[in-house]
Amino acid sequence: MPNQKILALDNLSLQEMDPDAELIPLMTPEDEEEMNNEALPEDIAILPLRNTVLFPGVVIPITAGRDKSIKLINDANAKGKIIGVVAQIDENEEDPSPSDVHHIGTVARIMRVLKMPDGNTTVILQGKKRFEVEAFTQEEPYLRAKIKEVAEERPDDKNVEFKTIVDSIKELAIQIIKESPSIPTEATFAIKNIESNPFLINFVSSNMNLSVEEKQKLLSIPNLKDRALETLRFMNLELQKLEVRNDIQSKVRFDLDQQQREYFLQQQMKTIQEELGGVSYEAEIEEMRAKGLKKKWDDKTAKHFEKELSKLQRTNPNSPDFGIQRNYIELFLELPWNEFTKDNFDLKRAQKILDRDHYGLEDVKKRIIEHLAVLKLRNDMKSPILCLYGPPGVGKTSIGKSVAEALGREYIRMSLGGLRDEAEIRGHRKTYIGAMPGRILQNIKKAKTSNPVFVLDEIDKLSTSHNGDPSSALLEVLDPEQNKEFHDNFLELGYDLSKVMFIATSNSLSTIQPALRDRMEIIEMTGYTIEEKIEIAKTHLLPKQLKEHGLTTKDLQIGKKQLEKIVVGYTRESGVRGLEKKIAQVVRHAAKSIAMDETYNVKVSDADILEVLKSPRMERDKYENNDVAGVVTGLAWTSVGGDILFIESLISKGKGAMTMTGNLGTVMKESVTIALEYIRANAEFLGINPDVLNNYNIHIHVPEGATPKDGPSAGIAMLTSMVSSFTQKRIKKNIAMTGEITLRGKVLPVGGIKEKILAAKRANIKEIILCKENKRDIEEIKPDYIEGLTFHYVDKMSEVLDIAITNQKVKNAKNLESKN
Ligand SMILES: Nc1ncnc2c1ncn2[C@@H]1O[C@H](COP(=O)(O)OP(=O)(O)OP(=O)(O)O)[C@@H](O)[C@H]1O
Repeated sequence: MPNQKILALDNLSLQEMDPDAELIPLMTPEDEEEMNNEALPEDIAILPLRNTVLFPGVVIPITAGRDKSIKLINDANAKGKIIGVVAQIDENEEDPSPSDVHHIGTVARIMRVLKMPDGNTTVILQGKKRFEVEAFTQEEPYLRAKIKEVAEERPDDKNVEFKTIVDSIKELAIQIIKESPSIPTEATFAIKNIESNPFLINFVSSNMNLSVEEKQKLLSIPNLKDRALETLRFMNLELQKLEVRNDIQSKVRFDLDQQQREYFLQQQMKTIQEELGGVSYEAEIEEMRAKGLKKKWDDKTAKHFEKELSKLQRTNPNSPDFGIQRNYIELFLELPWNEFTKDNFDLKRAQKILDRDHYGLEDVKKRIIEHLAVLKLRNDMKSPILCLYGPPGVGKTSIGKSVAEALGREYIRMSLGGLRDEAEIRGHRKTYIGAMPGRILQNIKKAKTSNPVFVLDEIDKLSTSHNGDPSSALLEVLDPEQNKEFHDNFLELGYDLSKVMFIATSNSLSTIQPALRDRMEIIEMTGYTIEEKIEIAKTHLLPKQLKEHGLTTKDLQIGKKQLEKIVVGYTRESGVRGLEKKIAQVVRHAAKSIAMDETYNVKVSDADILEVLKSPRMERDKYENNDVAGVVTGLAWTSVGGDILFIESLISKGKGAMTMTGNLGTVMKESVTIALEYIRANAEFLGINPDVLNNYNIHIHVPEGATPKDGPSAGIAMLTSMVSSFTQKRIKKNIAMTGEITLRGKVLPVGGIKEKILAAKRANIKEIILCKENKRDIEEIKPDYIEGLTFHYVDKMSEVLDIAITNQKVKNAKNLESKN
């Protein structure tokens, strides 16, 4: 490459200088011709060069340090200034002998000799012609040799191939200068200004970044065209090396730049933020980062958090995005991640807690203890989700709470009643304004642990809307296969719900989405008998209410008799929620009296109850009597538990028409039709005068008219009612019935038996007619509940009538014998 030393020459302190000598860095064709015409001396002093090769026409500075070299230069400088220059084979050789130097070299003219301040001598040499040593004639005080000129085979200047090679050399040289950071761009001008082709080749060869060996090889090639080609080859290599080097460097530089750029921008933004709002969020963000480090995240979550935190750092605090992003980060920090409470699997203790909080419910407690036992053994929570199913107020929700206490877990309850939007469960995407996580994650956040007992209340009350189906989102929550990676739209990252113990509660099974129902193990909780309610009131509800009102048993006592009065006279429910409210009313009354220093009875009397709770409400569901034809007690099941209902029928003169009233549903109406058709078909066998069927209209009514009713279970009661009307015979006293009918005269089983039986007992019913297949249900009921009840299990409709219809006519029976 063009040697910088040439360009830096002006800076050298010139101590000794040949005033005639001119600095000719570039050689014109005329100079060249003149140089070619110069004759070479036959015998010449030889200067060995350690690490360079001198080419004809080229000017180079060399430093002479060795005594021999200095002497040679001084002698030559004084005489004809012409010397021979050869390259050393081994540059480390201090005193090279003839065999230590190359035998092809260049005759040179000493242009200047400069004494440098460090004691060395710098000599500016210009190459003239190439020579070959014929024989060394002297070794001391320096080398001398007999030489002969190496003839140069030159192609014609018009030779196209040679011209092309020379052009390429020029082009490449310019390119190399551009790519190389160490060559000043001015060198381009030097190259462009070279007119002589041989000089160009020599100039480039001399300045290229080649080893001495390679340069010597170039110098030794006799044919100029061959030398040009070889030079071009070296140049190509050099250019490629440079390009690769630059490429690598630019990549490295880019990375650095990027980092620096970000740092710079952040600093700038910090300053702008401080100037605008006066608040720097840096400290807050760093605090968040420190909190994040304490979280038990897996790698994926930790990386995600860091990414999102950096995003927050880059967001302008005055933009709405900042708030959203900060909420998002805070959610990550507030949510429990792999933070578990240790389970207490002492099942005896669990049983004690369940017994302490809930009276009765033996089967349910047993089932729950079994469930906990399985959890204890498997320890992976992959047992089915429990669904407690039963009427309101029977303790479904509160049992969940006791389970949490027994296990030593946090307890959370989420009501699903009326939930219609999938986003309530899964949350909204972060991009929505006011977006929040779904309620599942919000509750987990509240629980602060990853394994709470999570009660999903009223799972049967979920509904669908155009905003998606929340049940399908719940499916994912409850499915042990999927809930390891529960997807919340706001969180955007799977959250592990698999360690959460879910307990669902439901009032009805029919409205639970079937796929959801499949994933749960249903535990039925029936209503309570009057005795049980009294016991619950005494042992749980009253003490609880006293405590809540800041009273003790010294302040207020309610005896069993009074409790029964409250249960029977003021509540009509399967559970005890209404009862609890009534007791609360009585307790409140006492609390008020104490607070106002009024006198009151510590032992609540019947009169007190009447005063506080006013008159008992009308007892609708009490069996009345059998004085009237066509009034049958049926048993119904509603979502608030079992109930009795009266089926009434009445005949009046007409043409055999039938009317139905009482807000009956389709299935119920069909039951009436089936019953009537059955009666028509079997009139004689049933002892009914066929004329009566044609000459009387029949009207069926089921009070209360405002309450919609449906279902097939009133079938046998309808039949019995109509037969009683058509025969004017009394129905057996204190009997109730439930069962579906068919046209063939068969009785089919129905559901809700336990609830219905309890309702019947409350209503003072003594005998109950049921389908044979319902016997199983009766056997499952605790004997205490059914004490004093007689069950008649039937197969056929005729059996029902045999049991239920007496031979006695009712009071004021219509005379149906005579034909009208
Ligand atoms: N067997 C029982 N022993 C003691 N207390 C009971 C019992 N059953 C219910 N309770 C009490 O009755 C009240 C109502 O119970 P809870 O709220 O659990 O009813 P629920 O069955 O979940 O009703 P819903 O279906 O309306 O949610 C609670 O205070 C509960 O403690």
